[in-house]
Amino acid sequence: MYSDGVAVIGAGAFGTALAIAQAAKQQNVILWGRDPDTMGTINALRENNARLPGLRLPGNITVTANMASLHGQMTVLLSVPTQSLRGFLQEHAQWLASHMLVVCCKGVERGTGLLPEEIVKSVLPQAVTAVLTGPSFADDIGRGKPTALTLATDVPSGGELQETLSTPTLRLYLSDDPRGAQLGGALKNVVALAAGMVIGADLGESARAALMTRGFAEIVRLAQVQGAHPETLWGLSGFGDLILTCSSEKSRNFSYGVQFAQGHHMIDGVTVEGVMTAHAICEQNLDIDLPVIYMVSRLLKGEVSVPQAMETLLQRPLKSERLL
Ligand SMILES: NC(=O)C1=CN([C@@H]2O[C@H](COP(=O)(O)OP(=O)(O)OC[C@H]3O[C@@H](n4cnc5c(N)ncnc54)[C@H](OP(=O)(O)O)[C@@H]3O)[C@@H](O)[C@H]2O)C=CC1
Ligand SMILES: O=C(CO)COP(=O)(O)O
Repeated sequence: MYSDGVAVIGAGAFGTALAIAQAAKQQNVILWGRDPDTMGTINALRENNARLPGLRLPGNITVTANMASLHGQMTVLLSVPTQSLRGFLQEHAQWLASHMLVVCCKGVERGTGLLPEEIVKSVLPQAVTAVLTGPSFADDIGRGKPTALTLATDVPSGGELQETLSTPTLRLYLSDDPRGAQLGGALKNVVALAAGMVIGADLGESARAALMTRGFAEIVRLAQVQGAHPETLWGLSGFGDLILTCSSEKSRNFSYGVQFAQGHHMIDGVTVEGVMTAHAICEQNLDIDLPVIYMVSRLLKGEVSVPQAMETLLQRPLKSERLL
Protein backbone atom coordinates (compact mmCIF):
# COMPACT_ATOMS: atom_id res chain seq x y z
CA MET A 1 0.00 0.00 0.00
CA TYR A 2 1.31 3.49 -0.92
CA SER A 3 4.42 1.81 -2.19
CA ASP A 4 4.86 3.91 -5.34
CA GLY A 5 7.36 6.30 -3.79
CA VAL A 6 7.35 9.64 -2.04
CA ALA A 7 6.31 13.02 -3.41
CA VAL A 8 6.86 16.28 -1.57
CA ILE A 9 4.46 19.13 -2.28
CA GLY A 10 5.81 22.64 -1.75
CA ALA A 11 9.35 23.52 -2.74
CA GLY A 12 10.01 25.79 0.21
CA ALA A 13 12.76 25.26 2.76
CA PHE A 14 11.01 22.39 4.51
CA GLY A 15 9.70 20.61 1.43
CA THR A 16 13.15 20.72 -0.16
CA ALA A 17 14.77 19.38 3.01
CA LEU A 18 12.24 16.57 3.29
CA ALA A 19 12.85 15.61 -0.33
CA ILE A 20 16.62 15.49 0.25
CA ALA A 21 16.14 13.39 3.39
CA GLN A 22 13.79 10.96 1.63
CA ALA A 23 16.16 10.69 -1.32
CA ALA A 24 18.62 8.98 1.01
CA LYS A 25 16.07 6.20 1.45
CA GLN A 26 13.68 6.06 -1.51
CA GLN A 27 14.69 5.24 -5.05
CA ASN A 28 12.73 8.10 -6.55
CA VAL A 29 11.41 11.22 -4.91
CA ILE A 30 9.31 13.93 -6.52
CA LEU A 31 9.66 17.54 -5.41
CA TRP A 32 6.72 19.60 -6.69
CA GLY A 33 6.49 23.39 -6.61
CA ARG A 34 3.84 25.63 -8.12
CA ASP A 35 6.01 27.87 -10.26
CA PRO A 36 7.50 26.27 -13.42
CA ASP A 37 10.28 28.88 -13.72
CA THR A 38 11.36 28.40 -10.11
CA MET A 39 11.30 24.64 -10.47
CA GLY A 40 13.27 24.92 -13.71
CA THR A 41 15.93 26.94 -11.89
CA ILE A 42 16.06 24.49 -8.99
CA ASN A 43 16.41 21.63 -11.44
CA ALA A 44 19.15 23.35 -13.44
CA LEU A 45 21.16 24.28 -10.32
CA ARG A 46 20.22 21.09 -8.40
CA GLU A 47 19.84 23.48 -5.47
CA ASN A 48 16.98 25.55 -4.06
CA ASN A 49 19.09 28.63 -3.62
CA ALA A 50 16.13 30.88 -2.75
CA ARG A 51 14.74 28.78 0.11
CA LEU A 52 17.43 26.31 1.19
CA PRO A 53 20.78 27.50 -0.11
CA GLY A 54 23.92 25.41 0.09
CA LEU A 55 22.28 21.99 -0.11
CA ARG A 56 22.59 19.86 -3.21
CA LEU A 57 19.61 17.89 -4.51
CA PRO A 58 20.58 14.27 -5.20
CA GLY A 59 19.99 12.95 -8.71
CA ASN A 60 17.05 10.75 -7.67
CA ILE A 61 14.86 13.79 -6.90
CA THR A 62 12.60 14.71 -9.82
CA VAL A 63 11.96 18.44 -9.68
CA THR A 64 8.67 19.40 -11.28
CA ALA A 65 5.76 21.83 -11.43
CA ASN A 66 3.53 19.21 -13.01
CA MET A 67 1.11 17.41 -10.69
CA ALA A 68 0.67 14.71 -13.33
CA SER A 69 4.08 13.45 -12.18
CA LEU A 70 2.29 11.93 -9.18
CA HIS A 71 1.36 8.37 -10.02
CA GLY A 72 -0.06 5.18 -8.51
CA GLN A 73 -0.36 5.19 -4.73
CA MET A 74 2.31 7.48 -3.38
CA THR A 75 3.09 8.87 0.05
CA VAL A 76 2.63 12.61 -0.43
CA LEU A 77 4.17 15.03 2.07
CA LEU A 78 2.23 18.31 2.10
CA SER A 79 4.62 21.12 2.94
CA VAL A 80 2.92 24.35 1.96
CA PRO A 81 2.12 27.01 4.58
CA THR A 82 -1.09 26.35 6.50
CA GLN A 83 -2.95 29.38 5.16
CA SER A 84 -2.21 28.20 1.58
CA LEU A 85 -3.14 24.56 2.13
CA ARG A 86 -6.86 24.82 1.35
CA GLY A 87 -6.21 26.73 -1.90
CA PHE A 88 -3.63 24.18 -2.97
CA LEU A 89 -5.95 21.23 -2.23
CA GLN A 90 -8.90 22.81 -4.01
CA GLU A 91 -6.82 23.52 -7.09
CA HIS A 92 -5.23 20.08 -7.27
CA ALA A 93 -7.81 17.74 -5.70
CA GLN A 94 -8.00 15.54 -8.79
CA TRP A 95 -4.34 14.52 -8.43
CA LEU A 96 -4.46 13.67 -4.74
CA ALA A 97 -7.28 11.17 -4.23
CA SER A 98 -5.31 7.91 -4.45
CA HIS A 99 -2.39 8.89 -2.24
CA MET A 100 -1.55 8.83 1.46
CA LEU A 101 -1.44 12.53 2.45
CA VAL A 102 1.03 13.39 5.21
CA VAL A 103 0.54 16.89 6.56
CA CYS A 104 3.85 18.62 7.39
CA CYS A 105 2.71 22.20 7.97
CA LYS A 106 2.19 23.74 11.40
CA GLY A 107 -0.63 26.16 12.06
CA VAL A 108 -4.30 26.92 12.54
CA GLU A 109 -6.37 28.19 9.62
CA ARG A 110 -7.78 31.68 9.97
CA GLY A 111 -11.53 31.96 9.64
CA THR A 112 -12.21 28.28 10.37
CA GLY A 113 -9.91 27.43 13.32
CA LEU A 114 -9.10 24.16 11.57
CA LEU A 115 -5.82 22.27 11.91
CA PRO A 116 -4.02 21.20 8.70
CA GLU A 117 -5.29 17.60 8.72
CA GLU A 118 -8.83 18.90 9.22
CA ILE A 119 -8.38 21.23 6.26
CA VAL A 120 -7.41 18.21 4.16
CA LYS A 121 -10.46 16.28 5.34
CA SER A 122 -12.75 19.23 4.68
CA VAL A 123 -11.62 19.43 1.05
CA LEU A 124 -11.01 15.69 0.47
CA PRO A 125 -13.32 13.82 2.89
CA GLN A 126 -12.10 10.38 1.76
CA ALA A 127 -8.38 11.21 2.14
CA VAL A 128 -6.13 8.87 4.10
CA THR A 129 -3.98 11.15 6.24
CA ALA A 130 -1.17 11.41 8.75
CA VAL A 131 0.74 14.22 10.42
CA LEU A 132 4.52 14.68 10.51
CA THR A 133 5.67 17.25 13.05
CA GLY A 134 8.21 17.95 15.77
CA PRO A 135 11.50 19.76 16.35
CA SER A 136 13.37 20.12 13.07
CA PHE A 137 14.94 22.93 11.15
CA ALA A 138 14.94 22.40 7.39
CA ASP A 139 18.67 22.98 7.24
CA ASP A 140 19.34 20.26 9.84
CA ILE A 141 17.11 17.74 8.10
CA GLY A 142 18.59 18.56 4.70
CA ARG A 143 22.12 18.10 6.01
CA GLY A 144 21.24 14.71 7.47
CA LYS A 145 21.75 15.81 11.05
CA PRO A 146 20.03 13.52 13.59
CA THR A 147 16.38 14.45 14.01
CA ALA A 148 13.44 12.87 15.83
CA LEU A 149 9.87 13.66 14.83
CA THR A 150 6.32 12.56 15.64
CA LEU A 151 4.28 10.72 13.02
CA ALA A 152 0.68 10.89 14.17
CA THR A 153 -2.13 9.01 12.49
CA ASP A 154 -5.38 7.14 13.05
CA VAL A 155 -4.80 4.74 10.17
CA PRO A 156 -3.95 1.12 11.00
CA SER A 157 -0.99 1.19 8.58
CA GLY A 158 0.77 3.83 10.69
CA GLY A 159 3.63 1.45 11.50
CA GLU A 160 4.25 0.83 7.80
CA LEU A 161 4.33 4.55 7.14
CA GLN A 162 6.75 5.01 10.04
CA GLU A 163 9.06 2.44 8.41
CA THR A 164 8.71 4.07 5.00
CA LEU A 165 9.55 7.61 6.09
CA SER A 166 12.18 6.95 8.77
CA THR A 167 15.75 7.20 7.51
CA PRO A 168 19.06 6.45 9.24
CA THR A 169 19.11 10.05 10.55
CA LEU A 170 15.39 10.87 10.68
CA ARG A 171 13.80 8.87 13.50
CA LEU A 172 10.00 8.89 13.60
CA TYR A 173 8.00 8.10 16.72
CA LEU A 174 4.44 6.92 16.14
CA SER A 175 1.49 8.63 17.86
CA ASP A 176 -2.25 8.02 17.67
CA ASP A 177 -3.08 11.63 18.53
CA PRO A 178 -2.90 13.75 15.35
CA ARG A 179 -4.89 16.51 17.01
CA GLY A 180 -2.50 16.85 19.93
CA ALA A 181 0.54 16.67 17.67
CA GLN A 182 -0.82 19.41 15.43
CA LEU A 183 -1.86 21.67 18.30
CA GLY A 184 1.65 21.39 19.75
CA GLY A 185 3.24 22.26 16.41
CA ALA A 186 0.92 25.19 15.77
CA LEU A 187 0.90 26.77 19.21
CA LYS A 188 4.62 26.56 19.93
CA ASN A 189 5.08 29.05 17.09
CA VAL A 190 2.95 31.60 18.95
CA VAL A 191 4.97 31.11 22.14
CA ALA A 192 8.18 31.40 20.07
CA LEU A 193 7.01 34.80 18.81
CA ALA A 194 6.56 35.85 22.44
CA ALA A 195 9.96 34.42 23.43
CA GLY A 196 11.56 36.37 20.59
CA MET A 197 9.86 39.57 21.72
CA VAL A 198 11.18 39.04 25.25
CA ILE A 199 14.74 38.65 23.97
CA GLY A 200 14.36 41.47 21.43
CA ALA A 201 13.13 43.82 24.16
CA ASP A 202 16.03 42.74 26.42
CA LEU A 203 13.72 41.49 29.14
CA GLY A 204 16.10 38.66 29.96
CA GLU A 205 16.51 34.93 29.62
CA SER A 206 14.74 34.31 32.92
CA ALA A 207 11.66 36.01 31.48
CA ARG A 208 11.92 33.83 28.38
CA ALA A 209 12.02 30.67 30.51
CA ALA A 210 8.98 31.86 32.46
CA LEU A 211 7.13 32.62 29.26
CA MET A 212 7.99 29.28 27.67
CA THR A 213 6.77 27.44 30.75
CA ARG A 214 3.55 29.37 31.15
CA GLY A 215 3.06 29.27 27.37
CA PHE A 216 3.44 25.50 27.52
CA ALA A 217 0.76 25.39 30.24
CA GLU A 218 -1.56 27.25 27.86
CA ILE A 219 -0.78 24.82 25.03
CA VAL A 220 -1.59 21.81 27.22
CA ARG A 221 -4.76 23.49 28.56
CA LEU A 222 -6.07 24.33 25.11
CA ALA A 223 -5.13 20.95 23.67
CA GLN A 224 -6.92 19.09 26.44
CA VAL A 225 -10.10 21.12 26.04
CA GLN A 226 -9.95 20.46 22.29
CA GLY A 227 -9.83 16.70 22.68
CA ALA A 228 -6.09 15.97 22.59
CA HIS A 229 -4.19 13.78 25.07
CA PRO A 230 -2.12 16.03 27.38
CA GLU A 231 0.81 13.57 27.25
CA THR A 232 1.15 14.15 23.50
CA LEU A 233 2.18 17.70 24.32
CA TRP A 234 4.97 16.49 26.57
CA GLY A 235 6.58 14.82 23.55
CA LEU A 236 8.48 15.90 20.46
CA SER A 237 5.55 17.68 18.83
CA GLY A 238 4.88 19.86 21.88
CA PHE A 239 7.59 20.31 24.48
CA GLY A 240 10.37 19.28 22.06
CA ASP A 241 9.41 21.74 19.36
CA LEU A 242 8.74 24.49 21.89
CA ILE A 243 12.31 24.24 23.19
CA LEU A 244 13.83 24.33 19.71
CA THR A 245 11.74 27.17 18.38
CA CYS A 246 11.99 29.41 21.44
CA SER A 247 15.75 29.08 21.77
CA SER A 248 17.22 29.47 18.29
CA GLU A 249 17.54 32.40 15.94
CA LYS A 250 17.25 29.84 13.14
CA SER A 251 13.53 29.89 13.95
CA ARG A 252 11.66 32.40 11.82
CA ASN A 253 8.99 32.75 14.51
CA PHE A 254 11.54 33.50 17.22
CA SER A 255 13.47 35.88 14.93
CA TYR A 256 10.28 37.65 13.90
CA GLY A 257 9.55 38.23 17.59
CA VAL A 258 13.05 39.62 18.19
CA GLN A 259 12.80 42.00 15.26
CA PHE A 260 9.23 43.00 16.07
CA ALA A 261 10.25 44.05 19.58
CA GLN A 262 13.04 46.13 18.07
CA GLY A 263 10.65 47.91 15.71
CA HIS A 264 11.67 46.08 12.54
CA HIS A 265 9.62 43.83 10.30
CA MET A 266 10.83 40.78 8.48
CA ILE A 267 10.77 40.79 4.70
CA ASP A 268 7.63 39.66 2.89
CA GLY A 269 7.60 36.11 1.61
CA VAL A 270 9.07 34.59 4.77
CA THR A 271 6.76 32.02 6.34
CA VAL A 272 6.05 32.94 9.97
CA GLU A 273 3.18 30.61 10.85
CA GLY A 274 2.71 31.85 14.43
CA VAL A 275 1.31 35.21 13.33
CA MET A 276 -1.83 33.85 11.66
CA THR A 277 -2.13 31.08 14.24
CA ALA A 278 -2.23 33.61 17.10
CA HIS A 279 -5.04 35.51 15.38
CA ALA A 280 -6.83 32.25 14.44
CA ILE A 281 -6.92 31.16 18.09
CA CYS A 282 -8.13 34.57 19.29
CA GLU A 283 -10.94 34.84 16.79
CA GLN A 284 -12.43 31.59 18.12
CA ASN A 285 -13.31 33.37 21.40
CA LEU A 286 -12.57 30.24 23.42
CA ASP A 287 -13.50 30.21 27.08
CA ILE A 288 -9.96 29.14 28.10
CA ASP A 289 -7.34 31.08 30.04
CA LEU A 290 -4.68 31.83 27.37
CA PRO A 291 -3.03 35.10 28.44
CA VAL A 292 0.24 34.68 26.50
CA ILE A 293 -1.38 33.56 23.25
CA TYR A 294 -3.99 36.33 23.37
CA MET A 295 -1.33 38.90 24.21
CA VAL A 296 0.76 37.90 21.19
CA SER A 297 -2.22 38.53 18.92
CA ARG A 298 -2.82 41.96 20.50
CA LEU A 299 0.87 42.83 20.17
CA LEU A 300 0.92 41.87 16.50
CA LYS A 301 -2.18 44.00 15.90
CA GLY A 302 -0.44 46.96 17.53
CA GLU A 303 -2.99 47.19 20.33
CA VAL A 304 -0.30 47.05 23.04
CA SER A 305 3.46 47.58 23.19
CA VAL A 306 5.90 44.96 24.49
CA PRO A 307 6.42 46.83 27.83
CA GLN A 308 2.65 47.21 28.27
CA ALA A 309 2.15 43.51 27.50
CA MET A 310 4.76 42.47 30.05
CA GLU A 311 3.27 44.77 32.69
CA THR A 312 -0.24 43.40 32.05
CA LEU A 313 0.95 39.80 32.32
CA LEU A 314 2.88 40.48 35.51
CA GLN A 315 -0.04 42.28 37.13
CA ARG A 316 -2.46 39.40 36.77
CA PRO A 317 -3.76 38.02 40.10
CA LEU A 318 -1.35 35.58 41.74
CA LYS A 319 -2.36 31.95 41.31
CA SER A 320 -1.24 28.38 41.91
CA GLU A 321 1.16 26.74 39.48
CA ARG A 322 -1.19 24.09 38.14
CA LEU A 323 -0.51 23.03 34.59
CA LEU A 324 -4.16 22.43 33.72
N1 LIG B 1 11.46 25.55 7.52
C1 LIG B 1 11.47 24.73 8.57
O1 LIG B 1 12.53 24.56 9.23
C2 LIG B 1 10.24 23.98 8.94
C3 LIG B 1 9.00 24.30 8.41
N2 LIG B 1 7.89 23.60 8.80
C4 LIG B 1 6.58 23.94 8.28
O2 LIG B 1 6.53 23.68 6.88
C5 LIG B 1 5.58 24.55 6.26
C6 LIG B 1 6.25 25.17 5.06
O3 LIG B 1 7.31 25.97 5.55
P1 LIG B 1 8.62 26.29 4.72
O4 LIG B 1 8.86 25.31 3.65
O5 LIG B 1 9.69 26.51 5.68
O6 LIG B 1 8.20 27.69 4.06
P2 LIG B 1 8.93 28.52 2.92
O7 LIG B 1 8.56 29.94 3.17
O8 LIG B 1 10.35 28.18 2.84
O9 LIG B 1 8.22 28.02 1.58
C7 LIG B 1 6.84 27.99 1.41
C8 LIG B 1 6.60 27.30 0.10
O10 LIG B 1 5.20 27.07 -0.08
C9 LIG B 1 4.86 27.45 -1.39
N3 LIG B 1 3.47 27.81 -1.47
C10 LIG B 1 2.83 28.81 -0.84
N4 LIG B 1 1.53 28.82 -1.19
C11 LIG B 1 1.36 27.80 -2.06
C12 LIG B 1 0.24 27.28 -2.77
N5 LIG B 1 -0.97 27.81 -2.65
N6 LIG B 1 0.44 26.23 -3.60
C13 LIG B 1 1.64 25.69 -3.72
N7 LIG B 1 2.74 26.11 -3.07
C14 LIG B 1 2.59 27.16 -2.24
C15 LIG B 1 5.78 28.61 -1.70
O11 LIG B 1 5.85 28.79 -3.08
P3 LIG B 1 6.31 30.20 -3.72
O12 LIG B 1 7.79 30.26 -3.53
O13 LIG B 1 5.87 30.07 -5.13
O14 LIG B 1 5.59 31.28 -2.95
C16 LIG B 1 7.09 28.12 -1.10
O15 LIG B 1 7.76 27.27 -1.98
C17 LIG B 1 5.16 25.56 7.35
O16 LIG B 1 3.92 25.20 7.86
C18 LIG B 1 6.23 25.42 8.42
O17 LIG B 1 5.74 25.70 9.71
C19 LIG B 1 7.96 22.57 9.68
C20 LIG B 1 9.17 22.22 10.24
C21 LIG B 1 10.39 22.90 9.90
O1 LIG C 1 8.94 24.34 13.00
C1 LIG C 1 10.12 24.60 13.04
C2 LIG C 1 11.06 23.89 13.89
O2 LIG C 1 10.53 22.69 14.35
C3 LIG C 1 10.63 25.74 12.23
O3 LIG C 1 10.42 26.89 12.95
P1 LIG C 1 10.18 28.28 12.22
O4 LIG C 1 9.00 28.11 11.30
O5 LIG C 1 9.96 29.25 13.31
O6 LIG C 1 11.44 28.58 11.44
